[in-house]
Amino acid sequence: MPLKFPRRIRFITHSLPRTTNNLASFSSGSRAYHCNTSSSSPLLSRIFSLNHLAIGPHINFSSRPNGGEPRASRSLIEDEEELSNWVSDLRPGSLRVHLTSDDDDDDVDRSRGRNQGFRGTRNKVDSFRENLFSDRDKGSNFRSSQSSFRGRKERSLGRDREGYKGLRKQRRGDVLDGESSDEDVKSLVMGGIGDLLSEEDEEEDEDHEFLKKKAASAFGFDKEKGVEARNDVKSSDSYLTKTRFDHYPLSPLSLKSLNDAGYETMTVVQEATLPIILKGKDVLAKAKTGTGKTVAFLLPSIEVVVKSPPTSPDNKRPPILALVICPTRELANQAATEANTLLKHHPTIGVQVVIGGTRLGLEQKRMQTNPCQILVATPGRLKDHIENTPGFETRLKGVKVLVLDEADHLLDMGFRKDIERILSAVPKERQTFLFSATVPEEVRQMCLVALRRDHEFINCVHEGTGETHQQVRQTHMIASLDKHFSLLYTLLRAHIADNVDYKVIVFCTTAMVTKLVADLLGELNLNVREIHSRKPQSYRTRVSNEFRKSKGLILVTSDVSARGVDYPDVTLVLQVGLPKDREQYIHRLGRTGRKGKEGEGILLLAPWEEYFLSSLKDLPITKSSLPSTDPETVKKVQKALCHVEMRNKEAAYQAWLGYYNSQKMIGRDKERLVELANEFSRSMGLDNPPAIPKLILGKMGLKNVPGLRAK
Ligand SMILES: Nc1ncnc2c1ncn2[C@@H]1O[C@H](COP(=O)(O)OP(=O)(O)OP(=O)(O)O)[C@@H](O)[C@H]1O
Repeated sequence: MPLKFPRRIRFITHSLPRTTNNLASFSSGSRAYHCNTSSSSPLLSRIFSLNHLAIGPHINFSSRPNGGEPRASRSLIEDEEELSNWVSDLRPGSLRVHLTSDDDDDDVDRSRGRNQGFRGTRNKVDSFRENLFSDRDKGSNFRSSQSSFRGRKERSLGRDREGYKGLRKQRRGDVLDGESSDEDVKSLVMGGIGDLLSEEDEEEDEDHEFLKKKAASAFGFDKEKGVEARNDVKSSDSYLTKTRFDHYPLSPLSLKSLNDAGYETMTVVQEATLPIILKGKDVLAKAKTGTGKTVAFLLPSIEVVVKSPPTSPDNKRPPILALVICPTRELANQAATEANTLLKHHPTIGVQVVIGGTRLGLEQKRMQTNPCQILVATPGRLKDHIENTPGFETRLKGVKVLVLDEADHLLDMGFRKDIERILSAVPKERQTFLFSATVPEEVRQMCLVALRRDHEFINCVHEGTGETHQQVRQTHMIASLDKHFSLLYTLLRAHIADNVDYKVIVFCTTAMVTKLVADLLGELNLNVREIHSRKPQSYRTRVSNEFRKSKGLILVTSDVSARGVDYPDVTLVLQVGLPKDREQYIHRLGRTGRKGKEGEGILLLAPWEEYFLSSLKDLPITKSSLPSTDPETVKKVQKALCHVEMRNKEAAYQAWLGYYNSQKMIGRDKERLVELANEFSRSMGLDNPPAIPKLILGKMGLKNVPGLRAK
């Protein structure tokens, strides 16, 4: 099997490789290749798990342009169907590790002769690849089939790293086939590799010396001499670095604004990305929550605007030079606020926000009367403007910098089509940054369409430290549903008693469950606010601002507050019920422990949700015993539940059912799902589960399931 490596890979980290026992190993015979990626200094594990064969936190990889015909308008959703077909076509065992760059034929080839099975697969990958990705530079920027294949293979080989374990499988399952089990999907995707991985462990020690030498020579560095250490991405738990902003050639007015904001030295992600971005590179950056990603992308974007020639005041459609896309309205507002902080001493540069939930006409007017150079937007509303605001698309033709913030969430939220539309509206000649605390496979795919081929992946999440903060104590509790409300109340009361300046976020599974919990806690006389998608935007913004500034407050919220929202000094994040996935757990938890501060996270699950913990295995989360809830408390909670409006309970029941129905592990057994939903109904104090409109039951695929009441 030919094993080939791209030639232009740069080692940036200082931390490669320290130990040997984590190294990937090759073996002969049918077991082609193995990466054990579990801890601190994996070498090839890094290579294979990062998007571009990343070998350190920061890597540059270029591959030869492919002359294939681009299909600019192809949708990623259709592409996923194609991926599904492609995967279904694969017979287990047909997939073999093959890392190659087309121009690297003379590179490492340890196992020639074992690649026959792969050839056919590779052709499929080639054709899949050609179909999959639209071309940004018309013929010159079309990534090679190998990088696409690498992505899939990395997903498999690197799954122990970056927390891909359970989640990867789950996500693949969602994308590929609603009925497939996770294991089915894994075995399909991994083909022969999966089998090999499990067999390789005992050969690891024997092979790693060989492997290290191979890898060292293949990547052009000598382990004795060490690696080139250009950008030292330090452990992300040291929040600030010693590097001052004035170390870099930033405009004096930006430096003045930074100084006024109290930003003296850079955070880890800022230090790691700024020099690369200032060089004009596209960047994919992964950094833990609350570590200053917003400034990391805004500051260089502002510098691009500063360096652009001023627009004539006569220009009726002045260009938008920097476009920032955020998945939620809260995040967009927050990014614009941060931009204004950084623009304090740039009187000629303006920033505006366009977000859903506000009147399009008002935004149109505002943009017309006071055109800005920096626009922060949510994808849906931006697409609306592209399609409905005269001259807006012309203004977008001036975009020099495009930022996709919380890139994975943009995809999660079903914004693919909108993003595609946006990408087609901005110039191909631009700089693009993708920032996120988690970088799942979907983001890697998006990189292929949105970033230039030679972009750099800057990973500030140090190997072995996990994606969450060490200073945030994480625990989980398992209790039957009927105890959840009392437990929640008990936990909150205990936390309030221990923390005078408490500031708690309670995450619930859906908007209507959020409403129910907020109502209940309000009835229990706790100081509560709620934010979810059913609330008007003006209300959400007001509550968000209030919570940002407050202490002694509990925010009950759905996932609209899970990502990016910067509430300082949150003392506790309490997640009730199953988070949507591992990433969402991490992002929600990331609302506490920001800027290096301490924090606490509690995940409260029912026994049948316990399986979710396997996707958090690599995180420092421990089991906690249940606090005792005295009968008085239970009574009090039950009484409070009686005061919660019936229609809120009905809505919560229906939403609960919908949410868990969409959770593969739970939703696949409909009868069991309904049993659990009815348990939830009883936990709200209802003797009978609320009736649900037949139409909705039909849509949920729950018609005639015993235990449900239809109306
Ligand atoms: N260099 C700096 N020095 C001090 N504070 C900073 C610096 N850069 C950013 N901050 C502050 O750090 C906080 C967290 O920043 P930010 O919200 O950008 O984090 P994030 O990495 O985007 O988090 P998330 O992943 O949750 O979105 C903000 O209050 C921001 O103002």
